[in-house]
Amino acid sequence: KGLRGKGKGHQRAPRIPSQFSQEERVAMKEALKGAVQIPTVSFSPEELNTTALAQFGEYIHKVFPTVFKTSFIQHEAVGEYSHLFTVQGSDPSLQPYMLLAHIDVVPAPDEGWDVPPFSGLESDGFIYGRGTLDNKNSLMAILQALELLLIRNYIPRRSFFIALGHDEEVSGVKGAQKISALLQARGIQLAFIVDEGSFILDGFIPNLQKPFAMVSVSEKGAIDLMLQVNMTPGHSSAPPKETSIGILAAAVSRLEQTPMPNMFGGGPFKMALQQLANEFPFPTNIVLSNLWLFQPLVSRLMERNYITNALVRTTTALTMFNAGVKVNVIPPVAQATVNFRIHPAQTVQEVLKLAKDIVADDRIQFHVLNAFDPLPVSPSDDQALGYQLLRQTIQSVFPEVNIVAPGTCIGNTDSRHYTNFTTGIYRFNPIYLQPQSFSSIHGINEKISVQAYETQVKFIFEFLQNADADPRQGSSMPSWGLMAVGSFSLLTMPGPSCLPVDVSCS
Ligand SMILES: CCCCCCCC/C=C\CCCCCCCC(=O)N[C@@H](CCCCN)C(=O)O
Ligand SMILES: [Zn+2]
Ligand SMILES: [Zn+2]
Repeated sequence: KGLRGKGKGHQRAPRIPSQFSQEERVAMKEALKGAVQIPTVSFSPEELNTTALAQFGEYIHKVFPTVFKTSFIQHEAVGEYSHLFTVQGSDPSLQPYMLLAHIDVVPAPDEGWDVPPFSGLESDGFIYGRGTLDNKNSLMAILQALELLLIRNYIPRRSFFIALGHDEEVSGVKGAQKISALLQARGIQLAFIVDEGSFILDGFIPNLQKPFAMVSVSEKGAIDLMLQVNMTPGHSSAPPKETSIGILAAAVSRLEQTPMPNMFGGGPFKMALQQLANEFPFPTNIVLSNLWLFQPLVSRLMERNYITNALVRTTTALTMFNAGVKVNVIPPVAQATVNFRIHPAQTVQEVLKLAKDIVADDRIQFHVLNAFDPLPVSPSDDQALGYQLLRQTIQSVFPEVNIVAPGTCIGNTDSRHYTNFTTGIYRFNPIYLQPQSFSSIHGINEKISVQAYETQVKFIFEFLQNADADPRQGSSMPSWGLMAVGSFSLLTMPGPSCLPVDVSCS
């Protein structure tokens, strides 16, 4: 391992077929089960299961030994429990890219689950457990695909990074943000980033019979807004006309009952619907092909379903309410937290102003706990390398999927910590998702079929090789060679003395 074949950087390596032996297929599903069994739960930014996170680090060493011992792969633990892999490609003229996934999961109490959420049990062809869709599937599939390629003597041409955060579910401050700072210090620039965040969507839009792949090219912003009312406490036998609880409850109810404006047309979703138009039966196909005329109608229709509603506006979710100290005490203080998810066409400041105008009560104090604007829209045109590589790989691995369309991620991902490195950030999981499985993410009975997981490994196995395709050597891909002007050797970057040349750092 590790012979870099000096001077052979521009030779085209034969394509490695994505065929796995029975033994490999069993090993890959068992590896995922083992990952699910480690309860890497993030409860809050301060409360992570560090024992499980440490165990997870040891686990990936054990199940992916080739990744860790390959000379041209550098492994670094960052922020103690996150992991950064630097895979040095043989062609320094190609700009590197980065794959993201996260180790942590949201809590999963046993109640409501058919099997214990950290059992990783297989039943009826599905592996059950917290993290099987969000996001241990991606993490394990990335490392698994790389492991299988390395075993087949794969030497990548284009360098890439794999960044595995350990606190994505609670902020990414200790994981992704630290990896980002490290890459920044090394002067890294990336061709594109691929993270979790969207799927091959099946059954989300009424009348659309066929699934389509949505690659999210943007991500909603967010505000955690705490509203507070202070009142003089007193005896409940002689209450004032209004209490802090009553004032606050009325305020948050106004927020809930007054949706933010419908912004359909101001984000990537409109483009997706236009691309999908011909997949709908008459007359929807005509309506969607003529949004210049029917936009008001379509935007109203989208509001009817809570998932498509989230794509057309900033959403308002009342998530916490705290007040009262005793049954017979007028409460001195009441607090409520509202979680806004900001549409790509709005900003934090605009949403805050709207919220204050809706509440319209000077007795309410507003405290912004956390806020960030929506992420910029990444390119999805013919020249967008990351998008086109995803599209090409989707078409080869899922030939039955006719449409690949750009969309908006309604949740937040670690990718927002990496906006300095590239304009091309894409969120996509190569998995079919139905509304029911969408509800299982952060919900109950999260599961992935063994076949879907194998396909995810296959997808990344193909994707890694597609990223190496050389457009200057007769590929049908667009002129991405233009992006490769200059040299992108990671070997010359400042950093630990053990950067990947001949020995592994791990
Ligand atoms: C056009 C058809 C309808 C589209 C339907 C969209 C279907 C939704 C598909 C995927 C959404 C899944 C989102 C997965 C990523 C979310 C990850 C996550 O939970 N992130 C947390 C981060 C919290 C950070 C601390 N504040 C979150 O967003 O809450
Ligand atoms: Zn996730
Ligand atoms: Zn999540």
